[in-house]
Amino acid sequence: MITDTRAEPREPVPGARVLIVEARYYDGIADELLAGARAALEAASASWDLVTVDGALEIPAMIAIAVDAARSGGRPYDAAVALGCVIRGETGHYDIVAGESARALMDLSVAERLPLGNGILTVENEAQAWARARVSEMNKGGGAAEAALGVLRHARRLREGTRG
Ligand SMILES: Nc1c(NC[C@H](O)[C@H](O)[C@H](O)CO)[nH]c(=O)[nH]c1=O
Ligand SMILES: CC(=O)[C@@H](O)COP(=O)(O)O
Repeated sequence: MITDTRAEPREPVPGARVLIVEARYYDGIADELLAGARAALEAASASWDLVTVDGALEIPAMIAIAVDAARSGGRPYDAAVALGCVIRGETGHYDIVAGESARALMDLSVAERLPLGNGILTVENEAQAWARARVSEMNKGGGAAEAALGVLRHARRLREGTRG
């Protein structure tokens, strides 16, 4: 059996509740990433909540805390999207921020069985960031949202015991 979640039609994901956690370290980049993610989620009829944190390193814990609180409150999130931008500076801090945020998101997604799109840019300079953030160009924000929705669509089918 072969399933490609990308190949599934971009059908709506009715009733999906998605958590967006963004790091506004670079405001302009964050605006573009968020615009892309919102457009993708709204095109799929998914509702979303937004939490803003200082930097990429805060995103994984914020997702974990918010997902747990929503589950305890009886309104669980179906998926999450992480948005941010990490630009290399003069020191090795880039490797920590980029690597640790990515690793924590991967661990969280697997441990929680949570469809999670990673839209944290890790780039060498602002020009690379803008090229990847702009909705009109690579639109990594929208891509991260669509990746999470693709996994969610398939997860729903598996849970419902049906193969789409
Ligand atoms: N340099 C960047 C950071 N650094 C801040 C960290 O993410 C974190 O907020 C701080 O270490 C306090 O825990 N964050 C980014 O998102 N992007 C960067 O380029
Ligand atoms: C990714 C970072 O932490 C980086 O922007 C910090 O810059 P620097 O390495 O020059 O302190």
